[in-house]
Amino acid sequence: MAYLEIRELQTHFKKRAGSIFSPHVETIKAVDGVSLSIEKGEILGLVGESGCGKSTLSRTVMQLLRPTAGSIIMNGEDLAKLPSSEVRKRRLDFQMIFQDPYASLNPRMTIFATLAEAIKQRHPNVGGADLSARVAKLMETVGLDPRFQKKYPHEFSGGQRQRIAIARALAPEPKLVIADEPVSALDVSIQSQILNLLKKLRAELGLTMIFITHDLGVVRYLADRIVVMYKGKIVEEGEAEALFANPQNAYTKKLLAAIPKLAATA
Ligand SMILES: Nc1ncnc2c1ncn2[C@@H]1O[C@H](COP(=O)(O)OP(=O)(O)OP(=O)(O)O)[C@@H](O)[C@H]1O
Repeated sequence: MAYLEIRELQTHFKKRAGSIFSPHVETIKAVDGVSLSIEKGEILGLVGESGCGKSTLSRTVMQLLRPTAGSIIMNGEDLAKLPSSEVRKRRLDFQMIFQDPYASLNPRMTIFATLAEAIKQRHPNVGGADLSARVAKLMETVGLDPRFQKKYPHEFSGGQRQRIAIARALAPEPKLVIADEPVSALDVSIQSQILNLLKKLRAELGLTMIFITHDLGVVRYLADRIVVMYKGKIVEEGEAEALFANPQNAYTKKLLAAIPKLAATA
């Protein structure tokens, strides 16, 4: 069985619609029957236009939203069937890296405090020299000098801040990391450094990741497999190179054609 297996997942929202004279409730099928699997150490690219359901799918996998139907199976256990009290505990297994590292870091906390807090979520009793050593190790893992641990987020560049956000995501030892447009707010020259860091983490730590992006160039560089979402459903799935070379679905073709630079090289 795959490391993580999602079967026929549905996450629907109810929304009030119509006028005050004829109100009715509309169902928004943000995720509408998605099945996919991820192997340990795999980077899965999730692409699709705004509103296709990428965030809803990731929030459901992360246990932040409860699915309307379907299964999320990890280690043989269906997370969708767990009682709410258990769901809270499992959230630690899923960590996110966001687009804007500055907004996602607490400006009043030093890097040490930020990382120590995240480590303690998993290991509440760790302190003293052990905690310091763990913080230093995490900083080294993401390419930051541990001597900077008493500094605050605003004292770092955008790329360095994203490294801190990545270290914080790794600190609770997650089983899966979901990266939502993690390089789109960075300068192009910095983007490749962060993408290379994510590749390195996958190679060294066996990190398993869902990488959400609008940028097909980025996903082609990083992902092993790509899933294309459209209106809540997966319309195409395949090995990254094969999908770029020979897209099958009309929507995927349109998506690739919308990027002239890539279409020319694909
Ligand atoms: N809490 C909610 N209540 C009602 N509708 C929602 C909610 N969250 C998302 N939706 C709707 O579900 C659909 C999918 O939204 P979602 O944010 O998952 O898409 P997305 O692909 O992540 O878009 P983007 O790339 O812009 O973040 C959209 O129609 C959106 O309006």
